[in-house]
Amino acid sequence: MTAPRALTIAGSDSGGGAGIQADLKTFQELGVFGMSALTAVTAQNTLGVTGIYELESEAVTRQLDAVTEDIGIDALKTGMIGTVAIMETIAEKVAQNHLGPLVVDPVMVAKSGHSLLDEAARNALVDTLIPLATLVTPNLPEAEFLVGERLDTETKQKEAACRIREMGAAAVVIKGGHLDGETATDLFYDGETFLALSAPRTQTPHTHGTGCTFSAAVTAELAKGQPLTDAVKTAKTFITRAISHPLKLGKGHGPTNHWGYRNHSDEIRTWIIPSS
Ligand SMILES: Nc1ncnc2c1ncn2[C@@H]1O[C@H](COP(=O)(O)OP(=O)(O)O)[C@@H](O)[C@H]1O
Ligand SMILES: Cc1ncc(COP(=O)(O)O)c(N)n1
Repeated sequence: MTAPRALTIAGSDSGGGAGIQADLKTFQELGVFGMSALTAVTAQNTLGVTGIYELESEAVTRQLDAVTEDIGIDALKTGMIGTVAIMETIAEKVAQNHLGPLVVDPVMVAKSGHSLLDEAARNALVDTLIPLATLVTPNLPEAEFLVGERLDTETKQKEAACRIREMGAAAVVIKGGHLDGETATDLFYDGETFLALSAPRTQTPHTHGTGCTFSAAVTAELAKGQPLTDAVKTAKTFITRAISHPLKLGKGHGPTNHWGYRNHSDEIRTWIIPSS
């Protein structure tokens, strides 16, 4: 028996809701063998981040070499990458070993408001990882940072999706979790089709790790060989069910429920948005 293999390159969240922990739980739920390369250790819970300990880039190199040389990778994702040195190391290894498909989640700030990478690393994303990405998955504030302007209309979001593709990513999803309203709608663009992915918005504080879980679910589906649009739709269904049936753990922004996908049947809606 064999299994699709997925790798997450991200930070550890001691609280188990985001980062490497969220990614590995998602891989497991979607039937994919999960591997990890740690970039940083965070002391974190549902209330906030109390410590960040970056690894040496050499430690990341060794983890990537260990996994690549022996087990092999069918798809991979990046999450929190706190320093330019680690970002450059990952970009070099991905390019050198032709690793992919690659999902880049440009993690910048935790739900609790704590910054997870320095200013130089935020800027380096555009030169290092985004050009290698099969899919880049910014939330709205991250997309605004990448294009340098407010994205308060659908037209501006569509223009931003085009500009992020021009940075070298094959496709982009701008996630709408940070907006208000009845629905949580994400905008996908692959250079040909604008697709809206929409689900009822759950009124809950328990959204810690939603972005990590979404990008991990896309990665798992890509590892199985699913086409990108199918992978994104499954990921949206996965995160919708994980949010709408929360575990209610901790006193702050609690984690999502990774068992939600198999135990519930919430469906999402998708439609193609005209290009002009
Ligand atoms: N309250 C919510 N109800 C339903 N879906 C949500 C909610 N909050 C976020 N989502 C969805 O979760 C996914 C992650 O989005 P988001 O929270 O914006 O990412 P991030 O964790 O990177 O900030 C997206 O598909 C988004 O639409
Ligand atoms: C190690 C790590 N990686 C990523 C996130 C972002 O997740 P969120 O924005 O939901 O707090 C986080 N809080 N911690």
